[in-house]
Amino acid sequence: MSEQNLSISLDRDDRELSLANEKVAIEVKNWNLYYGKKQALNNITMSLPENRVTAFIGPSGCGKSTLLRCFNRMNDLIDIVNVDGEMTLHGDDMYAKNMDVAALRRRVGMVFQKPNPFPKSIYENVCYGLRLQGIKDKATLDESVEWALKGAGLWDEVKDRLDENALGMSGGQQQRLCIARAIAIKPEVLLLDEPTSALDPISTLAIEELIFELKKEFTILIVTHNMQQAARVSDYTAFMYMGDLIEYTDTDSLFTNPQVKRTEDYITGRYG
Ligand SMILES: Nc1ncnc2c1ncn2[C@@H]1O[C@H](COP(=O)(O)OP(=O)(O)OP(=O)(O)O)[C@@H](O)[C@H]1O
Repeated sequence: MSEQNLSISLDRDDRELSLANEKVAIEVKNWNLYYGKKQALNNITMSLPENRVTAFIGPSGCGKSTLLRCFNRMNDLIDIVNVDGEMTLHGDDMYAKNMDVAALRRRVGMVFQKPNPFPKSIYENVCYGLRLQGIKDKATLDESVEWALKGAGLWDEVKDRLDENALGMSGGQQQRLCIARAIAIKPEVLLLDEPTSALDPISTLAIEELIFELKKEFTILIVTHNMQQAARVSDYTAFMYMGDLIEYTDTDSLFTNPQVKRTEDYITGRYG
C-alpha cells in the first residue's frame, strides 16, 4: 500500500479559513537568510496562525527546512549562516540580542525526519526536558509523562512498559515518542520536519491523525515532501520555490485554485 493510496478523512475544520481572521503565533517580516554568500531565503513575509497546521511545500532545495529551522534558531548552530529581517513569537523578537535561545527553544519544540529517541527508558525520554528545567517531583513528572504520551497517542501502547528502552520501539512508536518528548514541556509551537518520511503508511496515518488533534493545543508548522499529506493535515499551505515564498493561503484554495502558475505547475506534478 503506498502512502498516496491511503484514503483517510481527517474531517478538517471546513469553515472558511482566512489568514486575515487568525490570531498570529509567529510573524515574519522581510526575512533573508544566507549560507555564506549564497542567499537561501529571499525576503519572506508571512503570518503563521495560532492553533492551526501550516504546511511548507516545494521542490527539493527550495528552503523549506531552512525556514523551519529559523523558527527555533537551529540555524544559529551553522557558522556560515547570516539572517536579517524580523521574526516575532507572540510579539517577542525571536532574534533580539537579549533573547535566551534555550528559552526560545522551550517555546518552539521540534521533531525531526528520523525518530531520534535517547537510549534511555520511554519514561526518561518523555521527561527529559522537564528534568532539564529542574523538575524533580515524581508525581509531577508522572503526570506530565502520562499527559504527553496520551497527547502523542502512545499511552495505551506503552503504559505497562515505561521502563523499557525506547530504542526497542517500532519506528512509528519512536516518532510518536519524540512528539511526546517535544510536547511534554508544553511549547507554544511545534515544528515537524518531514515527520513521517521514514515511516510506513500505518504509522504515517497515526501521526497525521495526531497532528490533527495536537493543533487544539499547539501551533503546528510542518515541512513535507508529500503533497497529499499537506492537503490532508494542514489548514494553510505555503509553497516555496528557490528561496521565495510563492503562494501562501488556506490549503483548499492552494490546491484547488492556485493563483500563481508556478504553484499550479508544482501541484499538478509538472516539476519537483
Ligand atoms: N548547512 C548548509 N550549508 C550551505 N547550504 C545549505 C545548508 N543547508 C541547506 N543549504 C542550501 O540551502 C538551500 C535550501 O535548502 P533546504 O534544505 O532548506 O531546502 P528544502 O526545501 O528543505 O529541501 P529538501 O526538500 O531537499 O529537504 C539549498 O540550496 C541547500 O543546498
